[in-house]
Amino acid sequence: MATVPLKDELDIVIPTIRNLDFLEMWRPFFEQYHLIIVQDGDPSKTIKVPDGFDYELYNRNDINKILGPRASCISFKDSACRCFGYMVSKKKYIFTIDDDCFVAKDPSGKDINALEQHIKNLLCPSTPYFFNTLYDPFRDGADFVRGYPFSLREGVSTAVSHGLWLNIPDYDAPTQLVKPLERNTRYVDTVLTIPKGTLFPMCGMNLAFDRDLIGPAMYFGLMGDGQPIGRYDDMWAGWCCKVICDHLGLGIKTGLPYIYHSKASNPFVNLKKEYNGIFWQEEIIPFFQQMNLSKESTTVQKCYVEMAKQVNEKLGKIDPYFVKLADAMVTWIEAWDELNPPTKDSAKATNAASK
Ligand SMILES: O=c1ccn([C@@H]2O[C@H](COP(=O)(O)OP(=O)(O)O[C@H]3O[C@@H](CO)[C@H](O)[C@H]3O)[C@@H](O)[C@H]2O)c(=O)[nH]1
Ligand SMILES: [Mn+2]
Repeated sequence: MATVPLKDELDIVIPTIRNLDFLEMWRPFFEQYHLIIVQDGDPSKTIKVPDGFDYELYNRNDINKILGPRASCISFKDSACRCFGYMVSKKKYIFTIDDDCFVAKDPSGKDINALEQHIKNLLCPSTPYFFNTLYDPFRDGADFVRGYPFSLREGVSTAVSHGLWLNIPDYDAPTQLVKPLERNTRYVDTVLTIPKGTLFPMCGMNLAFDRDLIGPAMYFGLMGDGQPIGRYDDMWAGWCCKVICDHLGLGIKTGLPYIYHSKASNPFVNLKKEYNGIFWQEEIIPFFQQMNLSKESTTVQKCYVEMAKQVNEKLGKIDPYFVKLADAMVTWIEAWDELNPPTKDSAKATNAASK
């Protein structure tokens, strides 16, 4: 029986408003793993899950029941709701995928096991402090090149593995509008560590991470129903995570694996959701680029709460939305800690880190 990597240490989180027939194509790769399905929208709708999958499903009623008043921090009618799945999981690793993402083929025509590649990425160190020009030095057939400091070759733990997409690329609405027929057919065979001090636009449709290392920072914000912004859920989480990973000495990788993204959402609907984000991000990005976290912030939770305070103080001036978002970030941490009380080991690790 082939070993299934991290079978009992990884959950697959899927946000959905549709039936999950897409799982049929992923069955050979996903069937051995536990799924956490976060049903968005109308909780009275029944979501059909193909037979043979081991899953738990949460709709809005479940979220309200489990979190009580703190459910206000979980978005409604936006894929941001998926972060509830990260919070209720009890596993060390998470892989999250959209329900319009299918198995892609590599240039040789072989089906890509995206989950296996994410696991490889997460179990291999990252190299954020010095760029290796031959790309991923831990890859078979590659290594650190001449001039790469030996003191840096051990690398750091990898917290996030960010995969890419063939066919429909993750473009913003304006780009989608001017290039409606553009399809990504380019398969770039590499995995890169995103250098320390550099932000990136994290897309949530093909993403894996280590919950123990960065889980509490994977909050996808206040988006969708009742909010002035949408489709910036994954971006926000990615900016928060990258600043915290840089502060705590963790790595984030992007590149392989590819999935096949099949559905282009409506660019006009997307433009309405994204409008404020496109405008505000010109101030949000410098805010994250200039952010300093104190040395007392030795855990993700402490970093995140310190970050929320700065969001309130510095971004609150842009729009009252950021005051609400800062409060929701703290609520998220409170809910996370309530559902994930520190174990003896993690408490020991935190004490060691704070010395
Ligand atoms: O209100 C909603 C809408 C969608 N979902 C689920 O979320 C994912 C993504 O939905 P969709 O594929 O329609 O969205 P895209 O425009 O392709 O991608 C955006 O979603 C984020 C990436 O995940 C990011 O903001 C954009 O890339 C599907 O599983 C839907 O079922 C939802 O839960 N609620
Ligand atoms: Mn999609």
